[in-house]
Amino acid sequence: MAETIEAVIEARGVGVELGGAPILRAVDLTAAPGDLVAVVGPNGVGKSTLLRCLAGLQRADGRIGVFGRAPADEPGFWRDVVLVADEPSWYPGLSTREHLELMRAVHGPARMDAAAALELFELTGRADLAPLSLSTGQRQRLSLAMALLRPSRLLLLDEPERGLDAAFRTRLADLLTRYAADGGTVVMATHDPRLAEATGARVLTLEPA
Ligand SMILES: Nc1ncnc2c1ncn2[C@@H]1O[C@H](COP(=O)(O)OP(=O)(O)OP(=O)(O)O)[C@@H](O)[C@H]1O
Repeated sequence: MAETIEAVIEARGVGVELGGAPILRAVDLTAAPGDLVAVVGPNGVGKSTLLRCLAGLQRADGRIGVFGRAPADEPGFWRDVVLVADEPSWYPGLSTREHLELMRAVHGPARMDAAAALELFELTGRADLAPLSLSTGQRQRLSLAMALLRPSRLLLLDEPERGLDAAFRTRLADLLTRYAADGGTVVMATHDPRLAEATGARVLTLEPA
């Protein structure tokens, strides 16, 4: 008998109006374990809004299932799902290393320890600095490190390439490819066609509603 593959995301006919204007209209998206999806389109077309819908942060028309449930329907939702969108609020008084240790302490068994994450995201030499003392690209690396350190099954990334140099974009593509190869699912809004290409992501192009 054929193996049944659990849908991670099943979204049908997603529509959103904001301020009386249509933003998304009849958007469909399905994703299975191991899938990478790049959501592309011009500024303002609704890429971030779609990610917010998938995260249960924006109400939408249509049907959205994430792991077979309405997004954010139960407290356990965020055990499986990580959203990296705008820059997070940093904890005053905590260093870069301590932000990673905090993630580990809160989320339990992590994919890697803080030292490994610092190494992987090339922040070892900056570990004792406050995040606000880091450069823009270094802060984005810290956001991604905090996201990838946690155990999860779905990554929702809003322009993860933001602020990253070319070398680190390549590293990011490798990390995301590996995450998917391990059975994780990635949905990322991006303006970098090379990131979509390098990860072999399926492309979902949004058109103005
Ligand atoms: N609260 C709101 N009220 C009215 N319009 C809104 C509201 N929030 C967002 N919008 C509009 O929704 C549209 C979609 O925004 P969104 O951030 O999803 O676009 P995007 O595709 O991610 O853009 P970018 O590539 O610039 O990041 C924009 O035109 C934005 O102005």
